[in-house]
Amino acid sequence: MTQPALQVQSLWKVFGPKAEKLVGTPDLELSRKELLAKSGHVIGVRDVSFDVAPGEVFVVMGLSGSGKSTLVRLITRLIEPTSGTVLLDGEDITAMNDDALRDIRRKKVSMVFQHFGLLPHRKVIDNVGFGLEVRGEDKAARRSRAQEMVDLVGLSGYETNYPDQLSGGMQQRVGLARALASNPDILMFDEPFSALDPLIRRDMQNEVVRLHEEVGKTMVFITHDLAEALKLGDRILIMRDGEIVQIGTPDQVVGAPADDYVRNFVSEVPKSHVLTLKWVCRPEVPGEQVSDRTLPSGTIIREAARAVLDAQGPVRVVDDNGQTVGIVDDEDILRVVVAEEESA
Ligand SMILES: Nc1ncnc2c1ncn2[C@@H]1O[C@H](COP(=O)(O)OP(=O)(O)OP(=O)(O)O)[C@@H](O)[C@H]1O
Repeated sequence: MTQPALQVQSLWKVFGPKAEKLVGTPDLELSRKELLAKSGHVIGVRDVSFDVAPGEVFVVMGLSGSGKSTLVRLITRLIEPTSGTVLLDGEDITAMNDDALRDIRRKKVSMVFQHFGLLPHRKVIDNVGFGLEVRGEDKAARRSRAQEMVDLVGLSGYETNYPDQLSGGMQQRVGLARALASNPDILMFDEPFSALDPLIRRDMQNEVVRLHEEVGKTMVFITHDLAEALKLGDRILIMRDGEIVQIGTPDQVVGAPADDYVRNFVSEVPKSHVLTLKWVCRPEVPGEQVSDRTLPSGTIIREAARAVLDAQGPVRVVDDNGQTVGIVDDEDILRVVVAEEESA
């Protein structure tokens, strides 16, 4: 088995005067209000564990105050965990001294924030190369790497502009280029597109999908927007009150929500855009006339609709090994699409 890019194990963050003493005590079971009144503590992250595979896009989603930002800051130790461990590529971040940690932040992890954090008096190219400069790389090498990144994010021609001469979307492209310049193992995004207009936001999401296809980096992406989570995530972690409510692929989260909180989130999602044939196929009835068409079980329902409707009879649904997992016919498809129209 390949080693996870990131392992988070039993991670806790308690804010307040005697946070360390609180872990393992019954006070952790108190409601947020009771705990605050009794001892002045707030639980930001509660016993969170998950692994992220190399090259995976892992989205953390939840409403405001659910603990997303705290979690992403704990992973890079921008804030100190109260307890638990974080392993990056097998290395224990939580046990590292400041020098080792600085090294990790310079070389292995890059962050992209909502507020781009660009240096206003530096040109685009120098913002992109900034991390390399801090790392002590010589001017020619960092210029050439920075130019490569500027080209990669579609900003060729803007190298000598200053950040305030660029639109919000373009500034965030500079942020992306800067994050990629140091060739990190993992990219962390903390609500990077929340301040952008919806259309620009969609462009930037497409940009992340494209960049991920090109550079294949492991990404941890924080958002409060379900559509963004479903679009970008290989898997989605849904948080509430600092806790994990569900971890799953987009189709698992939409097809089998863990509880009412998640059900509520996904109730507006057009199911045919997210669910795959695996979710609607059924066993073959003996003697049934099945067409000779087959479709992979991972095909999104909407993309399969035309083929199923055109086929003469039900279509066989097969897994990656070519084994039949069930069949679908017109009705199975229409049931999902019609339900969607009715709820719209
Ligand atoms: N420094 C702090 N001191 C006390 N409580 C804090 C601190 N930082 C965060 N919290 C609390 O921890 C909880 C989680 O906050 P966090 O900012 O991580 O949530 P979030 O999901 O990122 O929300 P948002 O999207 O609004 O940033 C909240 O209840 C918050 O009030």
